[in-house]
Amino acid sequence: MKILKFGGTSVGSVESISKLLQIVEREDQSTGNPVIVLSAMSGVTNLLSAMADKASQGGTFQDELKQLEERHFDVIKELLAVSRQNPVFTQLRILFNEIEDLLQGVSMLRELTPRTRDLVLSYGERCSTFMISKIAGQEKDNTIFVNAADLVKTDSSFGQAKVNMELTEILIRDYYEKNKSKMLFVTGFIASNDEGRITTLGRGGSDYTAAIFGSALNASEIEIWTDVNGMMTADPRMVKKAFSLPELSYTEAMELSFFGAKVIYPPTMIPAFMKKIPIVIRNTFEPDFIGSVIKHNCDSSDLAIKGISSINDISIINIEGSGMVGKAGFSGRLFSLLAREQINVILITQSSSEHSITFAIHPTDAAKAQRVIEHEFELELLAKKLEAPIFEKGLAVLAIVGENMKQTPGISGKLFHALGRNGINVRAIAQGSSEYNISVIISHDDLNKGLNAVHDAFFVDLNKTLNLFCLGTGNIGKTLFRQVQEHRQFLQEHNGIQIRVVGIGNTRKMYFDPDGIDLENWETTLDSAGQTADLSAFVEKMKNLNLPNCVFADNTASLKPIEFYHEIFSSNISIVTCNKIGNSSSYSQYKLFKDTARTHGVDYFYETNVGAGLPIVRTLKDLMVSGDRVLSIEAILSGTISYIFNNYKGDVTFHDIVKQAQEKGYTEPDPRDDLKGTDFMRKMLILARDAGYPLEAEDVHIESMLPQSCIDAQSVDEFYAELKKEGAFFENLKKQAQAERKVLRYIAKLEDGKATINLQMVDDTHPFYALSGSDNIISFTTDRYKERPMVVKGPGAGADVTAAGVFADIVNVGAQ
Ligand SMILES: NC(=O)C1=CN([C@@H]2O[C@H](COP(=O)(O)OP(=O)(O)OC[C@H]3O[C@@H](n4cnc5c(N)ncnc54)[C@H](O)[C@@H]3O)[C@@H](O)[C@H]2O)C=CC1
Ligand SMILES: N[C@@H](CC=O)C(=O)O
Repeated sequence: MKILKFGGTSVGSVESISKLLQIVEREDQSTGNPVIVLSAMSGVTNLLSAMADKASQGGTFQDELKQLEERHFDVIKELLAVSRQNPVFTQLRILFNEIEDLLQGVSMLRELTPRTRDLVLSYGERCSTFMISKIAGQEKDNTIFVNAADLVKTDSSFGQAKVNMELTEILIRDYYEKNKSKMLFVTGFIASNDEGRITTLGRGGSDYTAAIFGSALNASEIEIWTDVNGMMTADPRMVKKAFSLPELSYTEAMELSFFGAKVIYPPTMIPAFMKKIPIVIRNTFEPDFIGSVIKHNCDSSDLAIKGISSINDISIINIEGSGMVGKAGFSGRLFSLLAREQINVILITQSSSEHSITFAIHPTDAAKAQRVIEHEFELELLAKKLEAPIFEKGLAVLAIVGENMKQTPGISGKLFHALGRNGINVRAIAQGSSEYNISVIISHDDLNKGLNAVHDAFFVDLNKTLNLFCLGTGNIGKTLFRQVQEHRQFLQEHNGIQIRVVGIGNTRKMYFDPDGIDLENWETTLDSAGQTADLSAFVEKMKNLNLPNCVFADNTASLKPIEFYHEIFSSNISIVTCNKIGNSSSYSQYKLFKDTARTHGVDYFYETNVGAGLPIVRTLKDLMVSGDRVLSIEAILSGTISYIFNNYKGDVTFHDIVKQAQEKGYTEPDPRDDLKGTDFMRKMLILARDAGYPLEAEDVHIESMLPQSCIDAQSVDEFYAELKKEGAFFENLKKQAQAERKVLRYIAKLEDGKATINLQMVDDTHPFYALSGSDNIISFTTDRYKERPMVVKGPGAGADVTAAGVFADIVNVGAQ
């Protein structure tokens, strides 16, 4: 036999009661005659409590009472045959009249004792259960309404009465024996003391009633029907990827419930736990979903943790001082004091030096706690044996829970890595030696981010979400969006990474959506819904959203975003950039970026700064970290110039070939940056710095191949006009090379800490002779690659290869 308990939402409306009746019927057909325990209709207990409070202050409550009556009557009118309605209306009216009389009394006396409050609240369950038993009774003739107050016996601690299990179990068993053929509809939450006065079982009381009946009747299972799909890995309102756990142990369920998961109230599990009766959490609104089984042994799960729970508003108190060291009984005194004052302590942590104790309490208790502690330890405070207690508010507890954590190394490392990488400061830590739970105290503002980051870190079968903010929607930016969109599914399936573009900006507009911008329509969205661009507001928004696993991608060619890099790293956001300006300005700035990223545990990836998508920066990094030493670098690193010289043949003019390079997306926004050698210089500077040479821009000797008139042009259009005029200059260069059976190459060399870039004519014996398209080539001579240098060669410019390089850098952030 099973106990089926339905919570407030499951009895809260015509629709949910209809579902409840179907569930009961299905159970009756399959395993036979369940015992049904019901809560009050959703919101009714709170409303009754508020009405009682109002009455005790002389306020009116009649409107609310009327509402309450109508809510019940509406259900009856909908679900009960007309011929059966009158007796039920009559009985309910009697109950509502009793409530009214009671509240009148409270109002007259201006007094609301805990005993009276319990009596008032009891009507919620009595009305709902009576009504539903009658509705169910029209289909079957064996339903019976049971007022649990007649069977569940407690002490007189009104509001949270303590059950006399022995007597209660005898009474329940006796009653059940006498009514075995009946289907029992039992009021949850309410009980009575030995004088027969109504008491209540406190928060989660109806679950408790179900467990008490389950235990007394040795039920095969206790089903808790609610409005969620069982116990979830985290609060689904905060963690969208939270999922239901198929099974968990009593301990895990208790730990998860204690820290926030309101699905079941921990003490209610004790009777079930004692008799090893499984508790199944199921969803009335999705009755076919299997839900979560809470049971004794659940060894089958290989999840390292079962869930992450949280309490989102707590205060902590830190007490420290030499007076505590080696002083037996100090904590006893402190915590007995708090217990006496009814201050609930959520979590305690003490340093092994015994010099300090930190504990967490509800913020509403903070002022009282301060007062009583200062009073109790007045002498120690005066003698400076204790420092004045320090109170902090605006904090939250985040706890990971799971029995598999036990003796599994690396769990706390993973937790702290996920928090640290996202810049979440841990204020205090607590772990019991049982190893079922590791709790950390963090800022309340970081809770959402922390929950999502930790959830991503532990539930690796789910895709890790990277929240991407993209600046620049030109050639590279828009190609990146297309690639991300095209490869979204592949990335999820093969790399377990979900890239969510949450912010897009350019020089005109910016737009944010923390749920992810639809990349099919990003352009329309940005144009129609975007705000006017403002870079500092962009960065501020990025920080304020406080999302986990954030990446900022700079796909501009502008100096302005660089000014924010330091602030972005300091906000624990990784940066991926194809913009070379940041790394090629002063050496001190280059170093600052690297150091800041390292200090904050975030990534700074800029593979596309050199050779677009070619693996040059990463290759050099691997050489350096493995202890190699770069002796020299020889390279062609301008895709634009490479393309020009590889295609400047026949009748085509130099002007036209530059235009072609621009149309193909090889040039910088201003092609002079390529032709003057500035872009190439930036790349060499970055490589030299990565190779350990702290060069500045002026240390790179560049031989420009542009006539001065082109350099001096006021705009890109004017530059092209000048380039046309200078056609003969380039034609001569070409002819001279052809005459010598050579090709033109713009080559850089880094040697002995000096870098030069110049135009050369090379014959077919030179390794850089045979290039095509926008090829880049780089040859590293190092301690290990001395006889034959290491060479990387391939297309070194273009939107596709560059965006792919940016894409790979972003995915690499996700791989951490
Ligand atoms: N084209 C290529 O083959 C390669 C390009 N790169 C780099 O990629 C970057 C982007 O190049 P393209 O996409 O071709 O440039 P683009 O001119 O087509 O696009 C630049 C984008 O940045 C935006 N932008 C510029 N300044 C901004 C600011 N202050 N705030 C917000 N947005 C701003 C513009 O509105 C535009 O959307 C450049 O730094 C370039 O050096 C790197 C490797 C290869
Ligand atoms: N304009 C650049 C593009 C890559 O950085 C080039 O031509 O190499």
